[in-house]
Amino acid sequence: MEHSNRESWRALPAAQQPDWPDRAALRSTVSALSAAPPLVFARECDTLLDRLGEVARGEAFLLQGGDCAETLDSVSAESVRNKLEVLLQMAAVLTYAAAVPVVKVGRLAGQYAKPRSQPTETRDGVTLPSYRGDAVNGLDFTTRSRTPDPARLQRVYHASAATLNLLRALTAGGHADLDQVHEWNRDFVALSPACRRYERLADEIDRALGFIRACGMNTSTLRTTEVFASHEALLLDYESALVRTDPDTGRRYALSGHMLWIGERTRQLDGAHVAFASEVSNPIGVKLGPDADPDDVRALIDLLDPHRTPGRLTFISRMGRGRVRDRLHGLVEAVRGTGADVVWACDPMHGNTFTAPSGHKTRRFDDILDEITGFFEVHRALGTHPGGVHVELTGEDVTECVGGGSEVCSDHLHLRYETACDPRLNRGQSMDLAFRVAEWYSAEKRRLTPPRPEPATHHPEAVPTRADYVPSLA
Ligand SMILES: O=C[C@H](O)[C@H](O)COP(=O)(O)O
Ligand SMILES: C=C(OP(=O)(O)O)C(=O)O
Ligand SMILES: [Mn+2]
Repeated sequence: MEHSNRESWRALPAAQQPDWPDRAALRSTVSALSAAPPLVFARECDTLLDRLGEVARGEAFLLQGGDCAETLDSVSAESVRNKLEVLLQMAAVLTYAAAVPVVKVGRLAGQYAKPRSQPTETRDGVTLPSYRGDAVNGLDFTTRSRTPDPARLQRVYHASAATLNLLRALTAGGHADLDQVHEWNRDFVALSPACRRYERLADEIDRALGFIRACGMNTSTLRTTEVFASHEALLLDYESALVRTDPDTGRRYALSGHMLWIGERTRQLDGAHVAFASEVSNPIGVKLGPDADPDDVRALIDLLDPHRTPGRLTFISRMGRGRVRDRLHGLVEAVRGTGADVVWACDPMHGNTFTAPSGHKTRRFDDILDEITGFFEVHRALGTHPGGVHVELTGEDVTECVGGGSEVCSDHLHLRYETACDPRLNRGQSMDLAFRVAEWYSAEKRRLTPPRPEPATHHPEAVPTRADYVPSLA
């Protein structure tokens, strides 16, 4: 990207920024972060850009997932490992089903800031600022906890560094070994109430791995993998403090994560978030809700991907199951007309949230699946690539979304409702989702494969007789 208007975003309105009471403390935190080492490396962002270019061209599939809101207290070896494992398990199933590489991008190591529908929350007549993520304030409903505190930005930086460090160690150190990941998948299938349904696919993967080994192929490349980090670029003070110029190329990168996205509430064309993203070279995502129109997407492409770099832009559609079939079609058509090679991803979570009678924010597994199905149908009708999925999930057995193979119902929500913001798929529901998407691919393959001609069978009456080739005398 060209950055002639470096930092032009500072003059533009920025939605959803916290009201930091202590501006001097904010300035000192920002200046400390500006001097700190970056969290990721520019070349890694370029690698992800290449991978997303493959997704945009239909040669790979994107799996982006993780918490709605990471919390500082939940950064433990176990929780990071569990999240990584569920992403790897889903990716193994999806790689086999889609028969293309799966690009794995976590919503992690930086997903600490939340846009909110309401600036304040009232409980029992007491009104306090809404929780905006651990980067800003605390979830506890007290004045002290809900007051935005800039010192949290530094804690987020260190927590993200620790998460990335572990992620890199696990992915490079053998924890991503495909045979092992497949064993975890076999365990999931064995224990799943939908065991019979998923067994056939798991057996097919078994045979494929057996074939690779039998051919004596070197499976060492299957022991390590790439997992990238992404988060919503919401807090521009934090993000801009971690922008660095790459000494080799002179290009600027937001080095708080590999990929950043702009949320549905901050994608104003004349707003600071879009301008900020236009000034850095990372792969950029933009959420598109049901009100996005073709002019919006064309303008976003001109602002964020003026050079039409494949994979630079990922449009993350989050329409809701009832509207995806109707709203997405026109947007995909509009993008096609621009010549941009964007990634289309489906976020089936944010358009399907509702409040259960118990007061918990939740989502139904079947609605999530239906939105993904609608997303695939739209792309099938247009002949475009349904590039991937973007989901809120966790590796823990929480009870936040209802449905799925183990049938979490609304009466169970209180049992392990642990999210700080939106309801996540638990480990089993995430795997259910991967297997169900895989089933969609299998059905699609059957649909597209013309039936083979029946093998010739021997019918005595069909055997030509002399009369068939001796011209009739008649
Ligand atoms: O991802 C998060 C939520 O969807 C977003 O913060 C809005 O949530 P709210 O409507 O509870 O504020
Ligand atoms: C806030 C989020 O999504 P959206 O911007 O699509 O509402 C999110 O991804 O957590
Ligand atoms: Mn969310």
